[in-house]
Amino acid sequence: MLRVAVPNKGALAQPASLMLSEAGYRQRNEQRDLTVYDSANNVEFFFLRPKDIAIYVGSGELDLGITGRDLALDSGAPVAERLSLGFGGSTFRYAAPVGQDWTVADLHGKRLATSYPKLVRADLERRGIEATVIRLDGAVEISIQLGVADAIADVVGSGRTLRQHSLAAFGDPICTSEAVLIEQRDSADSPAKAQLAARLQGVVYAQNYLMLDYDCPRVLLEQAIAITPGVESPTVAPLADPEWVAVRAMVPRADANQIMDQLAALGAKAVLASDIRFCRL
Ligand SMILES: Nc1ncnc2c1ncn2[C@@H]1O[C@H](COP(=O)(O)OP(=O)(O)OP(=O)(O)O)[C@@H](O)[C@H]1O
Ligand SMILES: O=P(O)(O)OC[C@H]1O[C@H](OP(=O)(O)OP(=O)(O)O)[C@H](O)[C@@H]1O
Ligand SMILES: [Mg+2]
Repeated sequence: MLRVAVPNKGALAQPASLMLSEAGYRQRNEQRDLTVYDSANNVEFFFLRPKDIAIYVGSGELDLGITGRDLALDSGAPVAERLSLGFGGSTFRYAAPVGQDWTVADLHGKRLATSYPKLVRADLERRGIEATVIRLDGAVEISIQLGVADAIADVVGSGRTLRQHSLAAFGDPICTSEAVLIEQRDSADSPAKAQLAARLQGVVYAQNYLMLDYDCPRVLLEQAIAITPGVESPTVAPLADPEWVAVRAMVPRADANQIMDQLAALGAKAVLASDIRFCRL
């Protein structure tokens, strides 16, 4: 049986469960359930604090886990990323009160509050900066106002929390994070692990790609294929009119409108984009 850790609360919990449901796995009905056994797929899911997931996976007790890259790094646990999942995107940054215009070097000798002390200490060490790291559990943005720190290092999503507390980020991001599927570092692969990873990869592709269908004059086919090369190669099917063909290819969702403009300008007709629900590439 495969044992998989899923965040039980916070920013990653709902999208992680949704992605697993899309991939065909049973998820919990009750917020308070800590485990769910999916008998059809022989997988047991453990709903754990996002911060703890890398520790369970790193110890080898659980085979796979979904967590944030920043949390996995901060845990110091021996885990490796198997797959980027494309949600829960954030940066991890230093911040100080607006108007102080700090650089990272100014942190020397200062008090720095964070809930990610290992990640921060490693970054300071890399830069040769000595600062006092104060570990807080959350709501780190308030710590300067309350007098326990001079600056912070924290997760920035929309940036709203920093603005609300009159803080400004400075320096390059310490880490660019998103939700990732992790496994124990150097652990052996298994068909069960590979299958769950492949299913999640299918959902990620389905979210990142669209299916494009269009009619194209046969003489323009080569140019059209250059615009929509597809993943392997596009499907080209004959139409009743021998001068025309139908083309079908996957395109990155982010580029879809630009590609449709290019096809229309080339002379393609009836360019249709449709969502992909699941896929295996
Ligand atoms: N506002 C946000 N936008 C995007 N991702 C976020 C945001 N806040 C947190 N994350 C990501 O979610 C993960 C942390 O989850 P979260 O903060 O919800 O859990 P937690 O801090 O362990 O729980 P809690 O905050 O309740 O103590 C990190 O990987 C982080 O990058
Ligand atoms: O840039 P924003 O979109 O405003 O998001 C960033 C905030 O979200 C997280 O807090 P969370 O809700 O996890 O609370 P916490 O501080 O208690 O962990 C993070 O620690 C920031 O405080
Ligand atoms: Mg948090």
